[in-house]
Amino acid sequence: MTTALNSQFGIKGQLVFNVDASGLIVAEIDNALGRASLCLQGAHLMSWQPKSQAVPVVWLSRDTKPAVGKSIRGGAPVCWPWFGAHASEAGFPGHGFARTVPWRVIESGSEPDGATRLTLRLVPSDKTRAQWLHECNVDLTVIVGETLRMEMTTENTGATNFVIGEALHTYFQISDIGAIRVTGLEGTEYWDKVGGSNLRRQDGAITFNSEVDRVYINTGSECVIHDDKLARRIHIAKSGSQSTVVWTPWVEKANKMGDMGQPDGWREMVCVESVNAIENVVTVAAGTRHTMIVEYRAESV
Ligand SMILES: O=P(O)(O)OC[C@H]1O[C@@H](O)[C@H](O)[C@@H](O)[C@@H]1O
Repeated sequence: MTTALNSQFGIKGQLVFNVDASGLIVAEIDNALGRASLCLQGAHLMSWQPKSQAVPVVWLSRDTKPAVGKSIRGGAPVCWPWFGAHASEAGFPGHGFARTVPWRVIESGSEPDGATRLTLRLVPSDKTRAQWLHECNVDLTVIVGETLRMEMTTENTGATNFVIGEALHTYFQISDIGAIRVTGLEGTEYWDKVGGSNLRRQDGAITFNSEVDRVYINTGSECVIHDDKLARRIHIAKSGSQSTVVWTPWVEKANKMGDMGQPDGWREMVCVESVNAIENVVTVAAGTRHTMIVEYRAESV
């Protein structure tokens, strides 16, 4: 199953494709700068740890059970072509279908600094066409090194414009949700999804002592997760993304979800998602492309 993939796209000493216990294909990247794994289903980055860090930067739930057609809990789910609930079709999956369908490898290579590059393309099927009629290519390039860079491009190959919502819904590994703070969104507006949907303004850094589920709008600048207990800061830089979602389920919701890692895995993660949603959805005109880029960097302090 992986022989052809490995001979065409494998890179000796850097990139190998394996089949996991659930039958899904996972790209394992390990180079002089960092380590990562990426499931071909959903183009789902599952882990990333730069060699300079003793603790992973991307969080993966210890209770997630990868399965065909099911989203993985943790890592960096790709939400596309809508974010959250579909605007009109209640039966369509939350956060779109991209994270649960097959993607195929179209390119791999080494960067001059020793980082490893891998590009996947979403595979259209009857299932995707039933939810999305537009002709397009959706590509995700992941560059794994001392930093992690992800580039998601939507190319409209059809004759009519379309509108997308999207996210790189990354879960970051932290010491404890009660001990961190997130900066970079001070003074911006957000739709607060907890207790109704209200527009509020962020006052100072974000700290956490209950469920937080917010869509910060018109926010393109860098965010930083300050984690004094792990003595590190995680920098989240981006382009082509105008919304930022900050999410922690907190105890009650985490227990209901059932896949957050018992007993308290939810305390060791926070999502700072690079998004285009609500008023920041993107029109991709016929014959054009739109790219969202994120770059993560861990700084020891
Ligand atoms: O359980 P899912 O579909 O992966 O979503 C997880 C969370 O994703 C966040 O982006 C949403 O803002 C939350 O409302 C949601 O609960």
